[in-house]
Amino acid sequence: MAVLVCGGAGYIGSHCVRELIARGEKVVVVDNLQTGHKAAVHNEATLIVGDIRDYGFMLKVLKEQEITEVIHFAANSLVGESMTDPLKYYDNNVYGTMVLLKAMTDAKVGRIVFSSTAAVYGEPKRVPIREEDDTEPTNTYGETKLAMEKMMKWTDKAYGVKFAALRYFNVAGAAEKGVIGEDHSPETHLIPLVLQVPLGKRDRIMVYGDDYPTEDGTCIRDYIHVDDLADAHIRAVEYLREGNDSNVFNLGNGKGFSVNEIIDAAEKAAGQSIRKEIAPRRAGDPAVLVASSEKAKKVLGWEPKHTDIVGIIASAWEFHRTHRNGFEN
Ligand SMILES: NC(=O)c1ccc[n+]([C@@H]2O[C@H](COP(=O)([O-])OP(=O)(O)OC[C@H]3O[C@@H](n4cnc5c(N)ncnc54)[C@H](O)[C@@H]3O)[C@@H](O)[C@H]2O)c1
Ligand SMILES: O=c1ccn([C@@H]2O[C@H](COP(=O)(O)OP(=O)(O)O[C@H]3O[C@H](CO)[C@H](O)[C@H](O)[C@H]3O)[C@@H](O)[C@H]2O)c(=O)[nH]1
Repeated sequence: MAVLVCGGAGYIGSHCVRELIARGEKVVVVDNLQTGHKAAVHNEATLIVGDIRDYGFMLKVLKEQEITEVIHFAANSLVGESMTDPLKYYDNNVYGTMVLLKAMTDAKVGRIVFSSTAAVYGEPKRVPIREEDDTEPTNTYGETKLAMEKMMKWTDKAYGVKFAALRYFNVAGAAEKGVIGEDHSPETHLIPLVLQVPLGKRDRIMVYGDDYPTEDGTCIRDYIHVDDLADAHIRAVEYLREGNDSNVFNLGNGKGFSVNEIIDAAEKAAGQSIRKEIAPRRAGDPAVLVASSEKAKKVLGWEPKHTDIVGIIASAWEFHRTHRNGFEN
């Protein structure tokens, strides 16, 4: 009996794998290593290199490893790329999930927890955003995640595969002592890019727009620590094991920080000043995204432990400082 983590060599998946192992679970990871790293996978987990779009391979893994639940992180997730190469996103995110669900129904694996995103909401009509709010994605990435959620809904109705869709807001930070962390190439996320300045890898951070309708004119986001996210996944697995119905949960800290505030906090975390330059807006960026995670708190008993933004960035800094070239070190 084991939990299968698809995409467990990636940033969020590898943190979830560590947490599962810390709680005594047997863990199998399937990852094609397109963006993941072998070195990020805990040595007590079984890593099987392969693609979720390979039905025969997935069926074999599910049966032979006696999988009881799947946690599904495997996807493409670059918003900009999803607009220029949308079919790549339909292929990996939508078709990949379809193959995975088909293999799960055939192998009689009836529970799945998976990565959705705040990008399913598009431009919010109100903040904090609640799960029942309109879902009108403004990019292909969010659209494919919404399609995955809908596929789960109908698969549950027809075959009884129960799911928990976790809509994360902005994921940040790294495991304690920086043992693993975020290593994307190319990197597009604000916090690791900001930290490249004190690392000496870039001379300034570009601030995408200072004319938004926010107090300082820069975009506001809700940053959630990756270990709090890992905890939420395990709670979601337990929720499904208890026989509960499929459900959708937002996961965020409920507090927004502007791009300028993130740069200020990063200066404190790294103990150095960080040069910035105002650049044009990035297409498709909503001004403010902040989550209401009341449902996850009430239903899953989840409570984020990392609420201090300087602390969250300091944990990321510890990883980057000690892994200047990511997992290549
Ligand atoms: N990072 C964020 O801020 C964020 C926010 C919201 C949602 N998400 C979602 O969370 C999930 C994980 O994000 P991440 O930042 O850890 O990304 P990541 O790229 O670091 O991890 C994804 C992992 O999946 C693997 N993978 C991709 N396609 C695969 C396939 N077809 N078969 C097997 N393995 C495959 C990759 O090699 C990688 O290890 C994604 O689904 C993403 O859309 C991320
Ligand atoms: O060099 C940079 C990089 C980012 N930003 C700004 O910083 C904010 C955060 O940007 P990120 O790229 O770090 O994160 P996003 O909010 O665009 O997107 C993230 O969160 C989304 C949900 O909120 C999706 O899930 C998506 O996958 C995930 O990357 C945005 O206002 C962006 O314009 C900059 O100013 N300069």
